[in-house]
Amino acid sequence: MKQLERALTQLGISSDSSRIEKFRIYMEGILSWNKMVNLTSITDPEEFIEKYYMDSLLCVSYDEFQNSNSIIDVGTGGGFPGVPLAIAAPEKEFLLIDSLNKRIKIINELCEKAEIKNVTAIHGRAEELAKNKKYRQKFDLCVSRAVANLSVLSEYCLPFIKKGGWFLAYKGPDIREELKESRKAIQILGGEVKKEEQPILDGFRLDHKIIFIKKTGSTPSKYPRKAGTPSKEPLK
Ligand SMILES: C[S@@+](CC[C@H](N)C(=O)[O-])C[C@H]1O[C@@H](n2cnc3c(N)ncnc32)[C@H](O)[C@@H]1O
Repeated sequence: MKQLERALTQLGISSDSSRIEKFRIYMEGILSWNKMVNLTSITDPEEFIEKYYMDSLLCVSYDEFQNSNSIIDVGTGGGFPGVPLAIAAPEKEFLLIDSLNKRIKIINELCEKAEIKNVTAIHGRAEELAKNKKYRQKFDLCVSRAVANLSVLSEYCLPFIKKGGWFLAYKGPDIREELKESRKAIQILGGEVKKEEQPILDGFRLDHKIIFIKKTGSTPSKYPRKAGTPSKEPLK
């Protein structure tokens, strides 16, 4: 956990013992569940901290994150990037969604065990939850990592975000082609790509870029299309 403490310091997050304990309990829980349910191919704690915790935390020092109170993580899997972000920012509220209920149950169980009180995890497909008034255009910020290509992902994520809010997409290092192919979709859905950042943390090999997309307009009510359609027929 020393490695985690050093990285938190670099990110300007205090590494008090109760915060470190939450990170530890959650990681041990995921690694233990992983023996029964496939959540990650990583079994080494050091590698886990780098690939799951540090990578998830890459956006914490940006104003777009700092200035947001309500945050949704779409396709959270085992809780990434949502859970590490929630441990880092206990004053913000996080909703984590995933289409696999087993993963949601594990997140809720582990958040209770680690006393992570600002996370609610719910089961559902983004295409369906984004039609629900309770969630549609209600969030200051949406984050998503390793879920779909940017065009499909924008249809999943942009409908959840309030006008003036942000979508931070965690993407691999070479995003040029994907960005080009998704420009039209992002525009149709009420978004605008503002910048790409590749945050660096000393001592870690992190290769994710973050694409910052601002929600500048409203998402037309016909989006997202019905479950399965965005991935079968991505907007072009
Ligand atoms: C490769 S995993 C990535 C999980 C996590 N974000 C991470 O970075 O470790 C993709 C996750 O997205 C979820 N997912 C895929 N399509 C979805 C959809 N339309 N709505 C909600 N969740 C979805 C899957 O169930 C899976 O858990």
